[in-house]
Amino acid sequence: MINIIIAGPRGKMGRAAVQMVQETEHFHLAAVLDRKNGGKYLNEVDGFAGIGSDVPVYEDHEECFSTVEADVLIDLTTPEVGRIHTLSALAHGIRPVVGTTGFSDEDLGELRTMTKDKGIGCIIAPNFAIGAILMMKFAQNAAKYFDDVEILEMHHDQKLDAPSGTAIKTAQLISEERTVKKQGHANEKETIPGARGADFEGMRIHSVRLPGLIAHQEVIFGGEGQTLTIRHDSYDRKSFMSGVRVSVDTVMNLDHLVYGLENILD
Ligand SMILES: NC(=O)c1ccc[n+]([C@@H]2O[C@H](COP(=O)([O-])OP(=O)(O)OC[C@H]3O[C@@H](n4cnc5c(N)ncnc54)[C@H](O)[C@@H]3O)[C@@H](O)[C@H]2O)c1
Ligand SMILES: O=C(O)C1=N[C@H](C(=O)O)CCC1
Repeated sequence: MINIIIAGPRGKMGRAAVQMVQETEHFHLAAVLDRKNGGKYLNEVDGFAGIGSDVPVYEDHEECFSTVEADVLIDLTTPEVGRIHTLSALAHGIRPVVGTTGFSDEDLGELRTMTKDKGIGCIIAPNFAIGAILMMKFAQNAAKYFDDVEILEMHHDQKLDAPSGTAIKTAQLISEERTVKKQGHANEKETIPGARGADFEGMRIHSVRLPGLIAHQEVIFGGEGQTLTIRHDSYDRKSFMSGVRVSVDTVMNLDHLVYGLENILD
């Protein structure tokens, strides 16, 4: 049995994760970490009637991590909060599985160092959907044959970070195969700032935010007389849950930080 704390249980991902943990035979939801409702049980929180009558709600992460006997923290919050939760969980010997996006390179470096010092596992996954992992891997492979590429990521309009964690991870994987190149016309000029999107080593990342969307990305390669588009769509947050489940199982046997599910899937 793996004892789990979920941070951000009332969020869109947190609710799906609570359901996944409750439905997984060898997972036990030991507690949740919320911004409010401390001192209650989960079944007393709006939207959770009938589930989690034995699951305490904490507001303070230090109190939660020092009181609850937990193996794994699943964090689905915000970049600032997720970073603090992850550091604190590691300090308490609890293995983090982090879906929260928006961490800087410095944040990742700090977490990598902390994980190494503690000698326990930590997984940070910008995207838990298997289709998204394949999209990134296919894009990395295609980058061997195309020098020019732009990334178009499209998300719901409640998203805090841009570009998405997935788009950044995709660009990082592509950059392992692609030499740095400034794309477009040498003299191109933005008449409205931002028109050409974010610049990652010369490849452009465009972020769309619209109600109705969940999580979508196109990686568009261009060559002489042709384009290649690799696209993934998440239409339901259930798409992420098998990746969260695999991550919880895997993190139990790790002693270092893994950034990206492509590193743990065969
Ligand atoms: N890795 C993936 O596959 C994946 C998939 C979807 C979303 N995400 C990321 O997961 C995160 C959450 O996404 P969401 O759509 O569920 O957002 P959301 O806004 O619906 O939920 C975030 C939750 O965090 C809670 N929260 C904020 N501060 C807190 C604190 N101090 N303590 C406890 N809880 C706190 C909020 O109350 C909210 O319920 C985002 O960073 C998003 O980018 C990752
Ligand atoms: O809903 C979100 O927010 C998502 N964020 C991830 C990202 O930033 O890449 C991916 C899945 C959905």
